[in-house]
Amino acid sequence: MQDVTDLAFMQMLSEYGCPDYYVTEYFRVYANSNLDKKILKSITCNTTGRPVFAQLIGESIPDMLRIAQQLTKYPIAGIDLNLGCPAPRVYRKNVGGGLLREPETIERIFDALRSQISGLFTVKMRVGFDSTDNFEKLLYLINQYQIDLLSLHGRTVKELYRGEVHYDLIRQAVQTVNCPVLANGNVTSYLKAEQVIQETGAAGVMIGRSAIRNPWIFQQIRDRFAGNPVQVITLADVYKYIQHLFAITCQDTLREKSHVNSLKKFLNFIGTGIDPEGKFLAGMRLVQSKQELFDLCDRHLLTNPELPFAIEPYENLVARPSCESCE
Ligand SMILES: Cc1cc2nc3c(=O)[nH]c(=O)nc-3n(C[C@H](O)[C@H](O)[C@H](O)COP(=O)(O)O)c2cc1C
Repeated sequence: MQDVTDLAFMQMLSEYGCPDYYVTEYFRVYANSNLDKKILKSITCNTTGRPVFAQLIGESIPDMLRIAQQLTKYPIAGIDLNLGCPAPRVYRKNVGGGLLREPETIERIFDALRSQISGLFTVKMRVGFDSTDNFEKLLYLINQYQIDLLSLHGRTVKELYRGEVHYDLIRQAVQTVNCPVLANGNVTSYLKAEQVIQETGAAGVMIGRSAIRNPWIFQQIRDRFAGNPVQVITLADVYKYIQHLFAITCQDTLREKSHVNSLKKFLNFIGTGIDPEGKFLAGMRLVQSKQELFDLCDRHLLTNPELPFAIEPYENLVARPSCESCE
């Protein structure tokens, strides 16, 4: 996830129970683009013990080939192509989710990349741009160009991050394509993961926002599927998690107020599981200093520290849309 899954976040997650695979933030690919050094670090310094796929976003075939070639020198699990980003400033450039309007362009990109990438070539996509008219054609291309793994967010680009996820279309993809499919969209808990796997028949799930809210989710899913007891997360655990986030985002060059503000992109999601009235969320948006932030955390998380953290986010609470603007 852009501005979230950097090296520090990936390494922190691994302390709570890693996902099986990571995907980097996307490398923007265009004429003369270089590999972003910060994103590259999440590959070269990855000590999580889990493989990491390098994600690309772009449309220029020569540049995608050039960047894919450069990336093969690094320890990547494979190259992942982003066909899902719904941010208007991105899709207007005809990259990410914007490409779902043009299956012919996608076909040319698949053709070029597939013949050049000797390792795994995977795709992250949505079910369409503003309709699902191209969906079957897209699935056909996934098969024709022997894509190795499909991560499918069951919404169109225009549906952004809200509303129902079309799990029926994820099921259709599972039944149609020859590669494993990861179901994506609103996999909010280990119980939801179980339900989505049952409903779609997917090989696994991809988790975005709920990994920020609940970094224990991957271990909880693993335990649930193994028939082991699932750890109950308490408000005291969440307090320690916020302290952890504070520590990993600390930089000498960052003023305290900016540091606290930078944490809000995480707190926006964490807050949807703290209290049903959204008081933590509302308070969090106002804090300006470390003292104010941890006073707020003390009030909401340490008054009854043994209370369980909600398994699911509260339905009436939403993170700020600005925190969901990139894919
Ligand atoms: C802040 C943020 C950044 C994201 N960045 C990316 C990205 O760089 N690449 C990508 O494939 N998806 C990205 N996504 C989308 C997620 O991977 C996922 O498809 C989407 O959030 C739906 O899954 P969820 O309900 O588990 O969050 C991003 C999502 C968020 C909220």
